[in-house]
Amino acid sequence: MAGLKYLSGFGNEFASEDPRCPSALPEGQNNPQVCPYGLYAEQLSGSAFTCPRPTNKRRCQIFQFVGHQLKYTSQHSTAQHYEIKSIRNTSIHPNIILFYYPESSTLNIGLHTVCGAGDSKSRNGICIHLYACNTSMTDRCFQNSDGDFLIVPQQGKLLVTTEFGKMMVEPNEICVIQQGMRFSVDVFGETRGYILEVYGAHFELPDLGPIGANGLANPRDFLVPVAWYEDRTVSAGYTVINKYQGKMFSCQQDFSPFNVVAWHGNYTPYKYNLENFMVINCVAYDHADPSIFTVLTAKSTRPGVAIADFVIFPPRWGVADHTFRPPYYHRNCMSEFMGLIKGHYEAKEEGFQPGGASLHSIMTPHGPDVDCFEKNSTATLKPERVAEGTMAFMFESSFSMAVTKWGLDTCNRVDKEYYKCWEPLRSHFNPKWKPASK
Ligand SMILES: O=C(O)Cc1cc(O)ccc1O
Repeated sequence: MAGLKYLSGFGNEFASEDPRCPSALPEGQNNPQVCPYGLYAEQLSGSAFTCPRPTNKRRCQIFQFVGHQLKYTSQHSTAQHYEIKSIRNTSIHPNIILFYYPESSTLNIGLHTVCGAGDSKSRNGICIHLYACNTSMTDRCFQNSDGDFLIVPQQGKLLVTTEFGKMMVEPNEICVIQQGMRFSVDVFGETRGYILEVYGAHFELPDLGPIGANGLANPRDFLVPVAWYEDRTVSAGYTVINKYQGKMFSCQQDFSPFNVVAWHGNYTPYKYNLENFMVINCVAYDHADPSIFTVLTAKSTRPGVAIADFVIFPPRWGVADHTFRPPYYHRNCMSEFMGLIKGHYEAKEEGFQPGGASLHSIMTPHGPDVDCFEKNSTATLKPERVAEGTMAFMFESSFSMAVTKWGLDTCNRVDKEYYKCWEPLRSHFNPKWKPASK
């Protein structure tokens, strides 16, 4: 079309403003507390935060309003019903969902798969499960042949007996039981939590790059059980449950499998107390990407792209000057599954309860609710404690996840109105805005 202007170049760092709004790009900053012309800032992440620079395509755009077109309905009746091989009855849905745990009182051991992608057969993928139980596993153990379990207790402690020894894991701690390790769990009342399962990779500490040798989750804070055995005959039968290609199998033996007297090697279960996380964050201006809070990562074969990251939002100081400090508005090339162990998540003080979860699917816009936006756009910026008494976390995955029938319907805990928390966001666009004279 004649008269249209262009920026030329391939893959450059470009910047552009509509000539009707000069200086619409905030000077030297991505997340100002208030954007020029009353605009909203949204980050569109086109690559994983942690990709090496040559493949890291991040773009920060300024919008007149946040495009939360959230109530997607399927447009094609012929749309294929996607099925993850290891999870039956899944459906595709780009909507954000927010849901709460099932009541656990009547469940013995309840492991419910919520979402996932990929499959255990080709050794590439993830699954996210919720558990709710009130009864210990007596004369029964579990072995996951498919992948590693990262377990995040939210209520009630778990006494995890493994072939390597015992671990007590309380809320605000996590444990990892790696592929093939037999374990049994004792609980002490109502107990629930989240599980991230990864196929084909084990969890690692993230690379520290310029952070240096220390920081984030320090290796010495990971605790591995010590050898412990029981010499116990179980004539009534001890059941070993084996999850293999997403299905449960069981076999009987007449002795406890926890008969390992000594072991050595570097393939073990372990636990970690989230309180030990050495938090690094912005001390000048802007909002650092949440990858700065990565505790563990299961790497894919693409550099910097995780099958899944385990990220936490721990108590810390917020000190950034002239900055909109809460999480920015975001469309991400990764899936974001969030959970809350305790407290209140800063971007959503209401509605997101401990034990709840949200799934922000790939490229579905999300961000602070209207209260959070208004409050933090006008707040006097002093150093302040953020997330005191709170521990939210995120399973961030490069996989585009499908939600199970249980997650979408059966659990009956989905908040179908969740998208409405952004409805009151109003345009504050003021075309007459002028930069403050210096
Ligand atoms: O709150 C969220 O959904 C997660 C999140 C946190 C953050 O600090 C920046 C972006 C983002 O999506």
